Amino acid sequence: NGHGAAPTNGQPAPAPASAPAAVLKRTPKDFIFGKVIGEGSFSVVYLAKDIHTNKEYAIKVCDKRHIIREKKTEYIKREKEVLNRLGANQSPAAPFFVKLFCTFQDADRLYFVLSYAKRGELLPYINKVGSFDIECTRFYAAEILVALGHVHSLGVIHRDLKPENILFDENMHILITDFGSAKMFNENDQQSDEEENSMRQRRNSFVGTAQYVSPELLTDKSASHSSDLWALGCIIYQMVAGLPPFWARSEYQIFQKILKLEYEFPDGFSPNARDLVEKLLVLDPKKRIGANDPPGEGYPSIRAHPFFQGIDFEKLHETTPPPIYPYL
Ligand SMILES: C[C@@H](Nc1nc2c(c3cc(-c4cn[nH]c4)ccc13)C(=O)N=C/C2=C\CC1CC1)C(C)(C)C
Repeated sequence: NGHGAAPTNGQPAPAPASAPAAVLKRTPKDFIFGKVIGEGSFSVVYLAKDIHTNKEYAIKVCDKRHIIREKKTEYIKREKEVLNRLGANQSPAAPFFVKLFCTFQDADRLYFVLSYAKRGELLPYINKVGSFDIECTRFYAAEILVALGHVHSLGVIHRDLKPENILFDENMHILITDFGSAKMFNENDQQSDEEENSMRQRRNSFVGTAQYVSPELLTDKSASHSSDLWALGCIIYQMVAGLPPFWARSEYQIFQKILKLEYEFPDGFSPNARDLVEKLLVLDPKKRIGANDPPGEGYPSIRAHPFFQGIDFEKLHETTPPPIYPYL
């Protein structure tokens, strides 16, 4: 009736045509939950299907009591804030991240509805083919570099980049994920001390794989964007050689090798790739290639390296990725 008078049938008045359709908060009942696709430190990530659209999503489910008991509320809020920042502006790098579509909760749990990386992790592809040819290595190193440039321009460091959290979408473009260990700069709210300490303990008793951790993170100096450049160096090495540069039977021995920069290149390692890896795997974070590039420009000095000759960094997402040899 448009004049605000309450309609007689007790139903709420229909919104006037001009009002945007109200976005209804979802509930778990809107999804069919499938297999577990991953376990974070305080969460389980499920494959799920939206019953209205039949679209597949990854849904990260966190138990509220567990988070509160472990004093991880700030940690969960930070990851959500990072995911929101990444999904916000439509920069050419924005597609290279898992998107956060919506969140909702019920009495016991928090739910994060995220992109589903249909083709899974980078790691199994490297293991299956043994090592990538130089064209594949160049293409995926370039996508990771563009993604890192975007993350760092938002004042965020990933801090735990590794082939397990570099995923592929259905077109084999990368989707970087797991910003649980990320650090945000211009964080005005200082997280509580026990929170910071528990993060520090967690970080120090490094969980997960140690192979990609930067030397400065081990000597517990403050990590910087350059720590992600160190991880990029390790990942490029691994795509070419098939194994990470620093490997030993125990985490402690891996840490020792990292701190002594004890690694070598197998025969046949492409010279251009070797030169770039040597310029990234530098103990002093300030001396790594790209470390002093002005923020927000996507690391021009790394883009200019001969290894990336022929790559058009602005068009990567429109480019068809080179085939990774099918699993024979
Ligand atoms: C590293 C991460 N692993 C994963 N996180 C996500 C996946 C994902 C998918 C596969 C996969 C797909 N097909 N086959 C395997 C394997 C691992 C995945 C996904 O599709 N969408 C969002 C994700 C994460 C969202 C982010 C807020 C946590 C951990 C272990 C932390 C869950």
